[in-house]
Amino acid sequence: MKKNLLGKSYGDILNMFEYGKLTTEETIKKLSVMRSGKVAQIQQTEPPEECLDEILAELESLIGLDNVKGLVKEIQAYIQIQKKRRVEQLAADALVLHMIFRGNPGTGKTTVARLLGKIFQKMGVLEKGHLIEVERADLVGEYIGHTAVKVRDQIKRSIGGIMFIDEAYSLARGGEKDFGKEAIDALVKGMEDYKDNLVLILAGYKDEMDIFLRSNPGLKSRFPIHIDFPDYNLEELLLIAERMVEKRDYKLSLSSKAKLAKIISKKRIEDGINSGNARLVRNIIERAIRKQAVRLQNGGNFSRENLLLLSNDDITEEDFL
Ligand SMILES: Nc1ncnc2c1ncn2[C@@H]1O[C@H](COP(=O)(O)OP(=O)(O)OP(=O)(O)O)[C@@H](O)[C@H]1O
Repeated sequence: MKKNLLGKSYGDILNMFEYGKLTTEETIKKLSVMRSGKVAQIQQTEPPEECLDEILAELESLIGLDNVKGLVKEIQAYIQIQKKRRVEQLAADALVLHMIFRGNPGTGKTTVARLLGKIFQKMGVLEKGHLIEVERADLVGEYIGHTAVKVRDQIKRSIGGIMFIDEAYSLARGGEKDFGKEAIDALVKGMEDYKDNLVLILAGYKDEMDIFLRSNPGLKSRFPIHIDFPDYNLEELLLIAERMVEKRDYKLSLSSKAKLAKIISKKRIEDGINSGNARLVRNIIERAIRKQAVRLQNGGNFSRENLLLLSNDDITEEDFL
């Protein structure tokens, strides 16, 4: 596939036109630049561009998260119908897609935000679809005037994509005298100024997010989409582990699966909501892959089966308990 220097394909440009992101003149200009030969072939080092179906398949392959999958279908249908309404010259509203994500660590919030960015770009809702992850320190300054500059910089980086604020309630941490309040006001202004090409996602623990939004009622009404990310149960975490190893071309032996289940169960009892959910699983699997590498190097048997298998010994308990 050919794409221009900004990484857009013909399809992307047409989508942006249909969704009202580009005027007729801008669209014709962009298309003619691409056709005139000022087109960059994808460089060898660049990963091939994913198509919308591939990204949607990646979303579908995530365990659980039926609410997110349903929401994406809804937005996709809405956009398509708005396009058809435009053709018939019927009123077509722009979408407001700012979101609140509530859930414990490791429940997939960042993963979903990254996929949504790519999906919205492919649907022509966002120009670039990248994800900028920010936290309090990136937004709140230390002296008068500093906060406005910081927020403006982060908004600038995020335009065309998604700004994802983890632990968003920490912005309200210092109370009235803190610059956090100024950061919230500047963010609200940015949301308005760039509402057609920027999605803001506020994420964090459910209870803290609820308190934060209750104390900022003006803020809540600007986020029409609320998604809860529940903790995964043991069965789901084991499925996630299987997907993770398959994706990396490894497999778990029966006894290593049993050991993994035991570690996860223990950790959940001990650490509760902070046990790490899918992140705990990823840490254990990544550690197991490194342990397997050392085991194979010491043993010297590099058969295909050995390269594939993560054994009971590779799944280590001590690092995670
Ligand atoms: N439903 C799922 N299916 C498969 N893998 C998942 C799923 N949810 C999360 N993961 C994997 O678990 C890891 C942690 O997920 P992620 O970073 O998205 O969680 P998070 O909610 O953003 O956590 P935090 O709040 O700590 O940043 C990632 O490697 C992700 O790919």
